[in-house]
Amino acid sequence: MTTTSGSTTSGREPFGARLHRLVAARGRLCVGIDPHASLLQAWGLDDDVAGLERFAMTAVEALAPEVSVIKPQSAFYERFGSRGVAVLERVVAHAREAGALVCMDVKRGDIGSTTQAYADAYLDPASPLFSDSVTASPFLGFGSLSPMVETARKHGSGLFVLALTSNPEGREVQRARTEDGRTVAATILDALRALNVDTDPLGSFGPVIGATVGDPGVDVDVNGPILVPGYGAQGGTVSDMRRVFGDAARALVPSTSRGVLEAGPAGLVDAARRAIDDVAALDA
Ligand SMILES: O=C(O)c1cc(=O)[nH]c(=O)n1[C@@H]1O[C@H](COP(=O)(O)O)[C@@H](O)[C@H]1O
Repeated sequence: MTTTSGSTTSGREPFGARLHRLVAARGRLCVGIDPHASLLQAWGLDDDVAGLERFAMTAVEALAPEVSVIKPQSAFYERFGSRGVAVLERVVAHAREAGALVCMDVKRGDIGSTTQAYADAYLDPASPLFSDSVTASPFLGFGSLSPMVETARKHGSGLFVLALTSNPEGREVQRARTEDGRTVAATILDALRALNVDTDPLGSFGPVIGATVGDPGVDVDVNGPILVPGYGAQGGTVSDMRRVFGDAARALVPSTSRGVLEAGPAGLVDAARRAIDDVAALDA
């Protein structure tokens, strides 16, 4: 159990508390390490495992000492099979050694018994892919994520649950009304708020809400961190985030992948520092 005093059954400090402290020291930026084939090409690398490894390790070595959260998107590694996943393991380990928190972007969710296996894969310290947090999909029902919630509570990890995603196609599902009249997104936010109740300074269970979603139409403050993709390459700006999130801006973790990676290997650190300064305006 996570308690207000900040302990978990494993003794590890809860994710929300660790994130809160790191954001105070490093700023609130998350950078995604997403080795797109087009980026490998732009960096002068081959679209093979050697290129992937060079790209991912260069990025994590440059960025993990700078930013609060590193978010590798698993699919870009999985497309190279087991050797790609081995690179992902090294990215995760290196990022954590350099003091960043890792959000493994896998958007997983399944029936409860399988969700437990996903929790074991990403949220249990015994796993080679152990990450500080993971992205989860609640569209098999929020309750189907319970094994992830319980495993995260046990090991001091966090969850970012899809609520209002940055892609336009998300609306048809996420803004649909449930039987009790709430939108699907509102039910997800309410469930997250309940998980973070009485947690101080910040809970470990947060939504994913894109910078590009416009008026969210619901209270987005769940007393937990809000992962905000869509900043940067998808067009989302700090002004958009102010409009979408209002007073909840203090909880944001804006995330960009291509917006930093497109700077190329020599420009990564400067690009990340510019983005850190840019999103610091959310605290003003
Ligand atoms: O969960 C995510 O990270 C995510 C949710 C969402 O709503 N939209 C979204 O773009 N993402 C991820 O965030 C990253 C965005 O990358 P860029 O558009 O290059 O900044 C990708 O890894 C996406 O898979």
